[in-house]
Amino acid sequence: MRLGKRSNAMTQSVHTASERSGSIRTVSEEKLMVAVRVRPLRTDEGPRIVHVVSDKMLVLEEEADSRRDVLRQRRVNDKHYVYDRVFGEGSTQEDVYDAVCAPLVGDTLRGFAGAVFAYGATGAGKTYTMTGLMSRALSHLFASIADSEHPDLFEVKMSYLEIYNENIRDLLNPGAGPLELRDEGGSAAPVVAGLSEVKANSAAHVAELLARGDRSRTAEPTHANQHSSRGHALLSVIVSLQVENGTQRGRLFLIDLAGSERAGMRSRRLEGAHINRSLLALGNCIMALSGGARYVNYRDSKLTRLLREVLGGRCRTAMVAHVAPGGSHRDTTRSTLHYAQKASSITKKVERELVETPMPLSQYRTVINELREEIARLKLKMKDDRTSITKDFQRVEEEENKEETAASAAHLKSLREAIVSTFKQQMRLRRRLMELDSHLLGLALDAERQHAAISHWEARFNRLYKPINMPGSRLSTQQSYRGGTGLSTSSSERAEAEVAVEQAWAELAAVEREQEAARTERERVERQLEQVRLRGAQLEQELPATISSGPEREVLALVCRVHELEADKLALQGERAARAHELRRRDLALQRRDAQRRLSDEIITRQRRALQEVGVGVPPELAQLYELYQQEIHASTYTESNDIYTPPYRLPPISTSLSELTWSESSSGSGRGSSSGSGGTLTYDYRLPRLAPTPRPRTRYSQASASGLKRYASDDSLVTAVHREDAGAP
Ligand SMILES: Nc1ncnc2c1ncn2[C@@H]1O[C@H](COP(=O)(O)OP(=O)(O)OP(=O)(O)O)[C@@H](O)[C@H]1O
Repeated sequence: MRLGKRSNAMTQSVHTASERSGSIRTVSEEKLMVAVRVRPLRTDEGPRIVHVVSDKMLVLEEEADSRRDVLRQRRVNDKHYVYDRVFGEGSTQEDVYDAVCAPLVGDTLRGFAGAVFAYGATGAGKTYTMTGLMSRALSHLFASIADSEHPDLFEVKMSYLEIYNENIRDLLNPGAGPLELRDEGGSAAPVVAGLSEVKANSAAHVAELLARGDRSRTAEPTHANQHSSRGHALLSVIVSLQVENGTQRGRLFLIDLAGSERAGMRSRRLEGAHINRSLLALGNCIMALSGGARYVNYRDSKLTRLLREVLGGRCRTAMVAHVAPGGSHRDTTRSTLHYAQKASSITKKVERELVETPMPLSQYRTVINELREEIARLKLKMKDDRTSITKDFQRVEEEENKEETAASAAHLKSLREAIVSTFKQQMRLRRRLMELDSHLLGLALDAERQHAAISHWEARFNRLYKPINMPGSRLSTQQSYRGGTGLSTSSSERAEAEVAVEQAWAELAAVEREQEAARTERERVERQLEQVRLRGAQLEQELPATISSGPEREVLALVCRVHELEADKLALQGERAARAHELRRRDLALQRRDAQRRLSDEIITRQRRALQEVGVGVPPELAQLYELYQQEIHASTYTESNDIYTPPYRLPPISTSLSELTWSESSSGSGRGSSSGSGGTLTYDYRLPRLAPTPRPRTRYSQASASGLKRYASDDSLVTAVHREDAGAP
């Protein structure tokens, strides 16, 4: 693999540089690259109607319009399409990678953002292409980093998500609930709150992460594809490089869209509607952008909100449209080719980004205070100097001519250089210290996230886990579990939980090792900074004796000004960092609250069940509290996901199952319960509803294990409801 050159179609233009609040950007204007890939013809899809003419042109055979002009030849109606690249059915994964993706990987290493997205009808070959691109892109990335001069200065992180039924799922942590898409305001890209960002160490590690993510994708058979991806998958890779004045950050997005399908062809209407709606929103954005519209509506779907940066933002983007060559797909093929043609007129501004290193707020305050103290001291020295000049005016007058000797000028020059150099060293070391603190803060959040993931699975399976130390602090999940009389769960779910918990423990161990290394490094830098500070203080001591004339005082004033500007800049960066940190902290707090809430629900539901089993009543106040709690939870759950919790999925009020059971001995067992009727002894349906079903995407439980699908609803009642709906579907 090589770092290919960009296609000619992606024209380079004049570069301008602008500096904005802590980040430096280089801007260039480019066209969106559009490629079309034609997959091999299958026997069941009619005659070939797509013909690849060259590596830039294809022809779509159209049917002759017999009603209007019987004499016209079919060929007259055939349509020629020209793109940046056309890949015929003989093209290899390597061909597509080299032409479309390799240049973007090179860009990512240089601090640009790049994206490839696969578009096309179901079964046209999007996943086939994207799987090839994803693994090659990451191997290429690691190979290039290894070949670079300072591989240790790079860091690669990745996240992988799926949008399914307008819910965002973390494919690297599928156990976590649906994630929120939060707008950051202004032109900033929206953020997926709580999405895990995993540090990738090698191509092998990435392959493992990708395989894990792919296993969690929602896929089902459709008329055109036995293994059809039913959600849009977005892989995001962030490559950070430590440079002298901050961190250069490049990003690569690889997006496998779900395939569009004609309405009415499938039983899963809701799912189909969501896919079509988001693809329609995407099509509208493409149309608006290609027409040069000033306003583009990205808000119609989560997909377009997330792709805003990819489509209209500062990102080099390539689209690979996929078509099947058979006659039975003529309409969808025509529509895909049409969209692809529209997309090829989109022009984008591409930016390279250098983000100055974020630091924790307390550190900003400390550094700013130190700088201000230094400024005050230096200014005092200037005053002292003036006083001393006044006092010793006579002596200065006498020695005036002698003072300007070459020796003293040289000494002053070297002193000034030494002061500036120690100041620079101090700033560099302070920054490094703050970077390390920021890193430690991030690691602490990572560790909390892993703990939360472990707790989630433990709560899900109601097991007690006991970590057992293994060599290299890896923990075996099999051994870490004991006992447990959890919910009845399928063996595939159990296996999934075991893998997820084992991975979480492994990640945790890795985070702890990294924390240890960062602390050691921090101590070393702190010692170094102390030495440089001492040296700076010694140099300052020398100043009053040396400075005696206007020009030298000006030098000192200049040093003060540099210090002042540095302090102001840090104050601004501090505010930004504080905001970012606060948002991260809130995300985590929300996740934890959510986990706590689910645990409470679980506990209450089980307590209710236990009370029913032994026929023990509860006081009316407690029954009322149950009811209140359920109402409260319903209200919030409904608001969070109102298109899933439509009335049929609401649970019956608690009074029909619990308070009636307890306080009316002659209850006939209406609602969910049933009464054995004699002597006030009541037996009730064992499967009481949970108090607070967690909003999850619906999947078909019955097909889950057979087709290797995930059933990620942890909520039995919800899955039951989904069964019912599916059974009734045409
Ligand atoms: N270029 C190709 N060469 C060989 N086989 C291909 C190619 N493209 C696709 N296929 C095969 O065609 C089938 C459908 O492809 P794929 O699953 O990638 O479609 P898709 O567009 O992702 O569909 P969906 O939107 O339903 O997920 C698969 O069996 C895949 O292996």
